[in-house]
Amino acid sequence: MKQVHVAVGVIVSDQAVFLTRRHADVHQGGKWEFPGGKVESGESVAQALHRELQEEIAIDTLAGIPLIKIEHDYGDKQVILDVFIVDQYQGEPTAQEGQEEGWFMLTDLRDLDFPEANVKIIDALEQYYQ
Ligand SMILES: Nc1nc2c([nH]c(=O)n2[C@@H]2O[C@H](COP(=O)(O)OP(=O)(O)OP(=O)(O)O)[C@@H](O)[C@H]2O)c(=O)[nH]1
Ligand SMILES: [Mg+2]
Repeated sequence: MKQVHVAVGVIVSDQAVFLTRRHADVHQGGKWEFPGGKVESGESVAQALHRELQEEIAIDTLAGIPLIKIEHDYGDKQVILDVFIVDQYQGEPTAQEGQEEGWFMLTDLRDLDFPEANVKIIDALEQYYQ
């Protein structure tokens, strides 16, 4: 079974979170996601977070606050999501790969269609900001 280590950024500004929607033809396609991607070999998680957020949404991450680490088995794929809150960054988040994008209030995240593993991210966010 393939297991992938993923760096995930929760981009927060004024109680709102920036999300992108996964392209229809990829794993967990069509669902909303926190931007991020696979940690490459020889790279730290922090480096992966910085690189992925540059590539996917064109921001420069100034700091990442560790929020939660989640192991999840989708059946066809096992993921380890290393999730960071990113509330200090330069630039304006903009989807670079043609994905749908948007800002959502923290309190509205529960209603969105996310990959299953993300339920725990949303729980952790509620705790962090309560
Ligand atoms: N980025 C991201 N990935 C997530 C989230 N939740 C979740 O289960 N995943 C899973 O974690 C994996 C992340 O891979 P990815 O597709 O973003 O990786 P990547 O950017 O390096 O993609 P690439 O292989 O096209 O370069 C996918 O299997 C995806 O389904 C999330 O909120 N954000
Ligand atoms: Mg990605």
